[in-house]
Order: sequence, then C-alpha cells, then structure tokens
Amino acid sequence: MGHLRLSDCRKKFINVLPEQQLGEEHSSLDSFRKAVKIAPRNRKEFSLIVLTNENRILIGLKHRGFGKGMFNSFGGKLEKGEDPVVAACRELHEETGISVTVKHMTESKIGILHFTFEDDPVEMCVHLFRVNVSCCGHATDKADNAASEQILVDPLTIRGCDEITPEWIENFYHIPLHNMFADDSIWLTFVLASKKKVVLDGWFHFLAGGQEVNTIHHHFVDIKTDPKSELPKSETMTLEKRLFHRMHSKSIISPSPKEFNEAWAFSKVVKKSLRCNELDCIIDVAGGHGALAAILLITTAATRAIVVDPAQVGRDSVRKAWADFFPEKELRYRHECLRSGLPAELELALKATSRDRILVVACHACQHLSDETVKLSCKFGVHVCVMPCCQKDPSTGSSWKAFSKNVSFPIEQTMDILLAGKAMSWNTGQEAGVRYDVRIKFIDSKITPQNRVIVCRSSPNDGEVPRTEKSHRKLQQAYRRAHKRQKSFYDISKLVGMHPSLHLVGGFILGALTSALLFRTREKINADL
Ligand SMILES: Nc1nc2c([nH]c(=O)n2[C@H]2C[C@H](O)[C@@H](COP(=O)(O)OP(=O)(O)OP(=O)(O)O)O2)c(=O)[nH]1
Repeated sequence: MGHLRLSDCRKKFINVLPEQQLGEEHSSLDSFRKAVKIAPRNRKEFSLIVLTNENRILIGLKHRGFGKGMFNSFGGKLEKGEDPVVAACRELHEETGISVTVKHMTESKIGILHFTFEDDPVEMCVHLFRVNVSCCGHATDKADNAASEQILVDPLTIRGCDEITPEWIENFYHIPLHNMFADDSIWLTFVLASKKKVVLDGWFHFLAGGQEVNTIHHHFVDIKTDPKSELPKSETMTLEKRLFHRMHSKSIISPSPKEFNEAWAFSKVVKKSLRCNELDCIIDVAGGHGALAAILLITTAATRAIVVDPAQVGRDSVRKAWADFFPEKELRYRHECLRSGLPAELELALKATSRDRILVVACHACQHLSDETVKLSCKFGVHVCVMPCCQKDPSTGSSWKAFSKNVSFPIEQTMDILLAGKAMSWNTGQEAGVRYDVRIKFIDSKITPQNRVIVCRSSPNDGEVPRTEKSHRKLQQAYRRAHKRQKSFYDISKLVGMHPSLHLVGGFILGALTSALLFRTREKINADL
C-alpha cells in the first residue's frame, strides 16, 4: 500500500483540464484541512458508479440538475435512510437500465469523494463504485449475473432517462474531461489508468462559481492499492468485439446483435472452408443490411462486395459503423430480387475476375431463395455458401415431410441435405466446366437453431474425365464382372494356347477316344462272361 502519483496517469488523457483548473495538490489530509478554511455544516450523501467494459467507459450527458450539460458517471442522491450500495444499484438501473446485484456492487466499492465549495457550506459525500461489465449479444439474465463474477450486458438494453443519456467512449484516454467536473481529471484518470484495483479517499475544495467556473482550489487524494485484488484482466479486443462494440456504440439496431453473431459465425465457416486470400468478389444474396458482406470484406482478401436484396434494410448503418474497417474496398447495394440481380452481378463479376475468386453467400435466406442461390451460382461455376431457414417441403404430396416423419428426422435438416445433394449431383457445374465439393458445416446452435451452412466449393475439372463418363466406365466393369464365368472359359483356352477354332477338333478326338475305350471295356466284360 502507498501513495501513487496522480499527475503521471493524467498525461495519457487527451482532454484533461489544465493544471490551473485543478488547484493545489496536498500530500496529507491535515495540510488540505489547514488550507481549506471553511468548515462545512451540513453533509449530503450521493452514489457515483464508474461503468467500464474493457477499455471503454459508459458515461452520461446530464440534461438537468447538478452538472447539467456536462458528462458524468451515473448516480444520485441517497434516499432517506438508504444504504449507499442499494442507492448505487437503484441509480445505475434508473439511469442506464443495467442491473447489478447488491453483492456485486458491495465488492465494487472503491472509495469516497468529499466535495466542499467556497460559496456553499454543504459538504457532498459521494460513495464511489467501479463496475466492469461484459457486453454480449444475448438478453441479460439476472440469474446468470448473480451467479457469475461477470455482469453481462446486452448493449441494446442500455437506455437513458429524462435526466441523462448514456454514451460509450471507446477509449478511456479520449474521455471528454474538458466537459466534466474538474475533479474527474484527477481521480477518474487515475482509476482508469491504474492496472490495480484502487481505493480512494478524495478531498476537493472548489472555488466559488459552481460548474461555470469548475475550478478546484485545493485537493488531496489518499490512494491505496490492494496488491491482492487485481482488476479483472481485460479481455483482448478481438476484431469481432471491436466490430460489435462499434455497432452498438452508434446505436445501430440493424443488424441486431443476433444477426451480427450469425454473420460473424457464418463468415468463420466460410474462412475455414475456402481459400480466403484468393477471393476477390463477394455477392451477398438477400443480405439486407449487408453485415455479412462487410464482415467478409474486412476479413478476407475480397476487394468488392455487393448486397443483392430488394429491401433497403439498414444499409447505411453498416457503412456508418464499419466503413473505416474496409477503407480501400467497395461495398455496394443492388436493390433487386435475386432471380435477376444475382445473374446480372455474376456476369459483371466474371468480366472483372475469374470464377474461382467469386463467392456467393446467403445467410438465413428462406429455403426457396437458398435453393435458387445455389442453382444460379453453380450455373456460373462460382463458390457458394448458404445457411437456409424457413425450410418447407415443396414436393407434390409432401413426400419429404412424410419421409421426415417416418424416420423421425426434422424436415429442416432433410431439406438442407436435399439441397446439398442437388449441389453435388453429377451434372452440377458441368456447364461451367467445374465440379463441386459440397459439405454441410455448423455454427453454434446457441446463436441460431437454423445453423447448417452448405458450403459448395467449385474447382475446375479441366482434363478430368466427366463424372458421368466415370460412372459409365464403372458400370461396364460391373457388367463384365457379372459375366465372369463366360469370360473365364475364354480365358482358360487362352491360357493353354489353343485357338478357339481348334475346340471342335479337340472335342471330336476326345469323343472318339472315349467311345473306343468304352467299346474295349464292353468287349472285355463279354469275354470274361
Ligand atoms: N464526477 C463527479 N461527480 C460528482 C461531483 N459532484 C457530484 O455531486 N457528483 C455526482 C454525485 C451524483 O452521482 C451526481 C449528482 O446527483 P444528482 O444531483 O444528479 O442527484 P439525483 O440523480 O438524485 O438528481 P435528481 O433526480 O434529484 O435531480 O453527481 C463531482 O465533482 N464529480
């Protein structure tokens, strides 16, 4: 335990207030008390919760009350007789919608801040908490939060109230300290920059003039670090997380977290199944917002992606959120149905690149659309991956539905297998001079139960015997095997070196010898008698 330098931590923050607004720093509480002559008569208690997620912080713009027009962490006055921890849970929920258990909030307490003012005899006593949350794409389950160490938050459920609007700051060091209370430039910078869990006892005496002046006269901060209580190791910001956070920090609702997770998982399957450094063009069919197209642009070598969908769903959201992740690449939307839009785009793409560098994808396109996507793509001989949904049996008499029922196999899976079967049929791709290697892969069923990705990888069959020819040869072999006996007789004659025309002569001689032998035997028997 010991005193740490506050000013060193401050240097990393780009919006920190100038030293003259932060007043004189004292090295002891005695020294601070001697300098601050006004003794406060009344005391008011508040809670204040610093809410972080990895190296991001959620703060709120205040619309009324103390600090109106400025950013602050969440919190408020304690109600009469209310425990500070309970007040912190209540205020955090009221102002952000985030639920934290009393137990977790108790463990999250990191100190007390005391504020006095030259023009106000009331001392403000603020109970300080630091809550670190994990953002996820699933609805927050209070029971899970209670049971685990982590607070899981679905970013879409974060909401403000008439008093405050929450906003994520993507990087601690960019926090708008120039529009926050002056003391934040002292203690908040320290709390955020410190790798260890810190416990504070902060004393701040402000000059008269309230938030307009926002200047500290004297301050003293007693900081203790507990070497045993390390902060939870912050997870590394994977690309997936950066994309996800960027999306919800811009309050984007299309794609939803579920759709984002589906697109991300789908893209992973694609990347495992195809040579992604060789892709050039992605066509995302029924792609709506275009999240899948954008993710593939970001994570593969492809330079162009086209979203073919008659509906205009959240196209600007994806650009708004992720444009700087694919700066030199092109994301284009074609608002047209797949039947005409896909062949038109495939023709355009084939003018610019070779078919083995083109990939058509469809994530959760209804089954008839997935069917048509595969059919058209195979006609052009390009790679195609689909994850169908809304499978129905289109056959007359619903024969597949009956089959599924008989073998207790879900119709959705039957239809997917049938689609894979069509793609790997002997003729598929022949017209384009390719053959298809077809696999069914899975994404996590927790993301979606419709989790089968049909991956159809095309490869040239130049110089190769067409599959129909191969099977014809096999049939001939089988036919020969079936007539082996006839063949073997011919083979034996060949073996003894006899010409087939001599068979007759041989037979005649053999017959004559046998008759002579029989005749002699009969004569001998007659003589004996
Ligand atoms: N960061 C920081 N926070 C402060 C300072 N002074 C101060 O009161 N706060 C916090 C403590 C409280 O969380 C909040 C003030 O509470 P408030 O006036 O909004 O109380 P409330 O939510 O109950 O408001 P209301 O509904 O009664 O209008 O600001 C300060 O100097 N720096």
